[in-house]
Amino acid sequence: MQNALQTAHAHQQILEKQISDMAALLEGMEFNKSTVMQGSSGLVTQKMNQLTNTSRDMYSAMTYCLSLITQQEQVRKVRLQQEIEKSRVLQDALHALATEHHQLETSLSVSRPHTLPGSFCDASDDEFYDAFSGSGGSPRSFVSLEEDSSSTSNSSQYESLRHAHKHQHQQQQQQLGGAAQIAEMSASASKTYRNCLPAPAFDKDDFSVWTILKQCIGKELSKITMPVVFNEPLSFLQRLCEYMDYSYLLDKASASEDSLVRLQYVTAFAVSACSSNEHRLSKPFNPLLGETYELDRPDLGFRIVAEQVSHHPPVSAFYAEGKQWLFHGSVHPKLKFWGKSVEIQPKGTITVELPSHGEVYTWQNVNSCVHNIIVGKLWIEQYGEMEVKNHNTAEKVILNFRPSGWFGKELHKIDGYVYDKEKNKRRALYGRWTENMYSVDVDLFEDMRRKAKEKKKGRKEPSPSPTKLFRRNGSSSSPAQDSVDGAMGVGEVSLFPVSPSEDPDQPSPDDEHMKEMLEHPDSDQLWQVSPRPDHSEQAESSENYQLWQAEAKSEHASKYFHFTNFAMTLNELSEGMDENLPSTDCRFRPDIRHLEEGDLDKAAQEKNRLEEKQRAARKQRNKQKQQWTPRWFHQGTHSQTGETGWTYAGGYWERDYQSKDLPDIF
Ligand SMILES: CC(C)CCC[C@@H](C)[C@H]1CC[C@H]2[C@@H]3CC=C4C[C@@H](O)CC[C@]4(C)[C@H]3CC[C@]12C
Repeated sequence: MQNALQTAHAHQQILEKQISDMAALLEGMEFNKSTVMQGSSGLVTQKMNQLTNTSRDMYSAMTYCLSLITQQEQVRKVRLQQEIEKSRVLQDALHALATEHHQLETSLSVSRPHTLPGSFCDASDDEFYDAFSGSGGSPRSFVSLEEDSSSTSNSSQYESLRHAHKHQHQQQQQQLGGAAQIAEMSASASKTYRNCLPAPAFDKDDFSVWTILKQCIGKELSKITMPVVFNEPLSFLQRLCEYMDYSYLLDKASASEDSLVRLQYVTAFAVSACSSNEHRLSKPFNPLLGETYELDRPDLGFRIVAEQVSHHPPVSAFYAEGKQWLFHGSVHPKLKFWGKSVEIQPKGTITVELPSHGEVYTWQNVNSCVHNIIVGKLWIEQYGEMEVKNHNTAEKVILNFRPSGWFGKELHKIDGYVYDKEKNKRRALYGRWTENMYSVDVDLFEDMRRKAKEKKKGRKEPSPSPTKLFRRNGSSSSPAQDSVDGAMGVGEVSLFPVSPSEDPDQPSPDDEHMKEMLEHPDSDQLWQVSPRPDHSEQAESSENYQLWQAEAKSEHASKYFHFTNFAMTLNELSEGMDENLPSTDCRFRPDIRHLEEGDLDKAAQEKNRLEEKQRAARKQRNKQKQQWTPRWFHQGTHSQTGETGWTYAGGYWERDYQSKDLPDIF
């Protein structure tokens, strides 16, 4: 290549020389025009010939260069292909390893006697976490211990934090100026709540999640220490309270006289609780043991209290009261790293009670998966079956959260049926967990389904469609996401088989069909989407109606961790609020506050300090053989559902913190 270029260069020099000779010759001719010498035209022709030859040489030298370049290009392509293939193989191997790891772990926890919890804790685990409430077993029975009372020194710490915060807040308000400030605040009935955070989120594109996550394959949520740049400025307790965003659905449920309508609204509530997860790809802070969170929203008609009742395994319990309903439960989020993706299992039962109807409903949240941990853009998927049960009437909803599918066609889709106690289908439910949910007449729904299926079949002939292949392989990757959300490994194999009730030959009605039905003169009335006005009788009619519609996130949400408007308000510490809150409230967590204010270094520093402090407290407890007791929840069995779990012990809102001897955790 070098040689070929040198030759080309030499030719070019000769060419230049010949051209200048030629020019000189021509000039001479011009000068001596009058005395044109015989034979000079012959000289010109000779020079011209020379020129042509040289340029021909030059051309062939360049052609040779080009062919060399093309050859190299080819070699590079092959190499790239090989590299891609290698990386694919590596990723698959990693995935296989993760699977094996998981199987090993499960077999170990099965064979391990339950009386020996904590015996399977690796060194790092022991060093960093509450290791003595091992994953598969009951906690060791240590004698109960009252927490050490260095609270005085610490209260000054909160004090300074509160002051610092107040000061900052005032500064910000001054900076914002009157008009801007009004624009930044959203009004509610009695009080205004902020609608953005003090500082926008950091760009974490420079950090590869994978560099951190590779150390975490097979580990649990509480065992993962990630740099704060991967965190969102909320504690997991606050994140759970986001369930309340559409609490009006429970008001609607309790207001209805028809148990099937009530069931549908409870289901809509369960689905609405998932909606804020879209695009939320940062990790909430692990709550410290004993951390609490409360949210009192008289304007929305509810109040909720949450407490971190166990640190390892991490369990957060919550209890909310509306005017006509109760909503409580506990969540033990389990994260599993599978190489290319993270699987999230939010274990725990969620309960809604409607005392005026004497009814109790329960369900379990579906799993989520964060894709593209190694390469490409992260995206989150929720999939699986959700069963919402009315324990009194035996009516239930089985709702399917569809995996996005090969073409992303089923992205975010949910569908299912409302069954009466004889297991007859009474209504069909349809929508997207990110957007809305409709209640539809069963026949109409099935008709649409049939049409969608026929259409799919029509398209499929003669060769089987990739959709079909995807189902057979059980892949959860969606190349359609590729164009939407960035690069995605094609041929990714999912760990999560398509849920049993999901029949690949029963596609959910597609959007085209929905539109088609809407536009059809006979059916538009049926498909009229009508947001239900408060407690109208419409629900009892056989019309199709919208049960729930998600509130659009604000345009600047992407700058603020993709928070919903509701989420923006959760960590707000407004004037006067601190006097009422217990010292364990996560609004006082300095690390979260610093992250919210955009100070990564301080956030990281404080996060470390808090974790150290928690470790030291745990060691102290172990040494003194004392056991942790949550302040506001205790283990119990629900009288109607028979579920054992964390029950609210009561008394939180009396705010008698003294008698509870609150732990010093921050
Ligand atoms: C940086 C990366 C890869 C890790 C990010 C993990 C994030 C996306 C994970 C960590 C913990 C997860 C949460 C754990 C538990 C629940 C409760 C459930 O009812 C809804 C989903 C929800 C709220 C999960 C959403 C996704 C979540 C926030």
